[in-house]
Amino acid sequence: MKYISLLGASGSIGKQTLDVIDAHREKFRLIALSVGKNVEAAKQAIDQFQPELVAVADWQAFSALRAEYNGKAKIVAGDEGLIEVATHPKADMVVNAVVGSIGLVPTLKAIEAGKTIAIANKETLVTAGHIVTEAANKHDVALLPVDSEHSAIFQCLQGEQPKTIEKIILTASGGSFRDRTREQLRHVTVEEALRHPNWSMGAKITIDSATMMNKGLEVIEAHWLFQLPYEQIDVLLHRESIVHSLVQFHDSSIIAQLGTPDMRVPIQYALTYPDRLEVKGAKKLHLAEVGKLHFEAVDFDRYRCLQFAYEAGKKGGSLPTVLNAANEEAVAAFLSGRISFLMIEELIERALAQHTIIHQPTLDDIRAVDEETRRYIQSLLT
Ligand SMILES: NC(=O)C1=CN([C@@H]2O[C@H](COP(=O)(O)OP(=O)(O)OC[C@H]3O[C@@H](n4cnc5c(N)ncnc54)[C@H](OP(=O)(O)O)[C@@H]3O)[C@@H](O)[C@H]2O)C=CC1
Ligand SMILES: CC(=O)[C@@H](O)[C@H](O)COP(=O)(O)O
Ligand SMILES: [Mn+2]
Repeated sequence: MKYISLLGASGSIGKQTLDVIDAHREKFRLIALSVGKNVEAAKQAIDQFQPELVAVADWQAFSALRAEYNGKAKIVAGDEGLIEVATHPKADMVVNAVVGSIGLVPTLKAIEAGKTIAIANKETLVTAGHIVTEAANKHDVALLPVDSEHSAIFQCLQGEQPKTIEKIILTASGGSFRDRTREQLRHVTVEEALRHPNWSMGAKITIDSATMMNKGLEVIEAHWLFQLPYEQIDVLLHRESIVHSLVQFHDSSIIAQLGTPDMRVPIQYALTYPDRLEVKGAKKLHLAEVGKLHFEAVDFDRYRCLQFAYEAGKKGGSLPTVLNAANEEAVAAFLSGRISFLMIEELIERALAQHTIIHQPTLDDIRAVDEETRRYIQSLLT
């Protein structure tokens, strides 16, 4: 039996992780979970899985849950609560499915406690990839990818020697506005941006897909997970999201992982690795029915956020922290109707330009840069 702590149980990845756990109760036991402020989701998960520990980040939501559910589980609050879930003594594995760099410290604490990490929370790797991977090496802890592209690459690399990799190729759907010109992006709405063509996901990542920052974050995530230089990481437009990513080897062979878009597949692979189990209800891919798959080179002028991410990744140091924090603030401002879609990339560009890079930043440096960048973006909004 594998004991699991789940950070972000009320989100898109969190709920699908609960589905995976529920479908294989003989293999998994949910021992602890966290939510941000979604009390209803917490109550449902407590009733369904009887976890020992539940963390609620928001204090008002914490009080509401405790008033009703005290005694059914130990209920804790705030950032400390998130860490308590990440380090639950009985947990073998921590699934990190929170959104944003809030996931960084709990991930580090879980690594220090020797937990295997299944990581969906890409912002943690973008903002402090060197610290997270160094800690994982030091504590001999596996970082198992959940993000679909990274899971695909991880699957393609099973049994392969890292030195034989020519490059990895991340596929990108192009997001909600892939068929619009830059001119047409001027007046797009939040509602339109939230309509991803292939995936149903949380709001932040759906906007990131539309700006292509999602792929930029994924390039940096891949750099850390697979320890490859940026020159060996490519992005390829693929509108169907069926080829989840590819690896090209020195002998010119390419290995790809394919499947219908269903996040339960990579989530479950991280939970069962190196085994594979049936994903109950998953739609099987029939290529004869699909008929054609499309691939196209990325236009970096059209998708400027992807360019910013490559530049920030290559320059390194504290610049990816700036990229991530500026993006989180800008996307939140867009989602709340404060700025237009194209302002997202403008704000990020300004934040990157004004920053003096700190090389090999410590955790304290990262915290400080993250906070400064958020303040800087807010100052541009007032
Ligand atoms: N959705 C997807 O298909 C994919 C997502 N990812 C990555 O996985 C991560 C999660 O994405 P997704 O599930 O879509 O996001 P959602 O927005 O659906 O869920 C986010 C989760 O994080 C919690 N949360 C938000 N803010 C805080 C906070 N301050 N403190 C503690 N918890 C908080 C939310 O709680 P609450 O709702 O209760 O407030 C919720 O449980 C992201 O990093 C994303 O990039 C990667 C690949 C695919
Ligand atoms: C499901 C998943 O992993 C997302 O990150 C998805 O890849 C988003 O798709 P695009 O960023 O390619 O639009
Ligand atoms: Mn992805």
